[in-house]
Amino acid sequence: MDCLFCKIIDGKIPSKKIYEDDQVFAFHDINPQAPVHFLVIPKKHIATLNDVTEDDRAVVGHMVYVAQKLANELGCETGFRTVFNCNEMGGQTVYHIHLHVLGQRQLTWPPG
Ligand SMILES: CCNS(=O)(=O)OC[C@H]1O[C@@H](n2cnc3c(N)ncnc32)[C@H](O)[C@@H]1O
Repeated sequence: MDCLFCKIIDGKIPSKKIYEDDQVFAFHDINPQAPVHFLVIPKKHIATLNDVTEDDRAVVGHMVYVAQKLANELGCETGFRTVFNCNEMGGQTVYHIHLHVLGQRQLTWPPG
């Protein structure tokens, strides 16, 4: 599979891993947009949020749960943002779904 994030999961490309279990993998973003900025990805290759099926509901829920746990462990107890970007207009550039978690700076609304 010629997927950057699948290669990260397989260790073919290095990453700053934060957490891994049988379903998900979490690592620091290479271009952080906040003092804390990491990604939670499923081990299953799912290209975009539009490709999530009924069968994927549990792993997507697990991604959100793990994101929350890690955000609080990494010092974002006062608040953090979670973002899925979907497709071109959503700003997605890596086509393996991932939940962004950003924290430790005051985030504003609306996002850009
Ligand atoms: C523009 C948002 N596009 S995105 O929503 O698709 O997010 C992709 C994210 O992956 C990150 N990224 C790309 N390559 C790596 C890598 N090798 N290790 C860690 N993070 C990476 C980018 O910095 C970006 O925040």
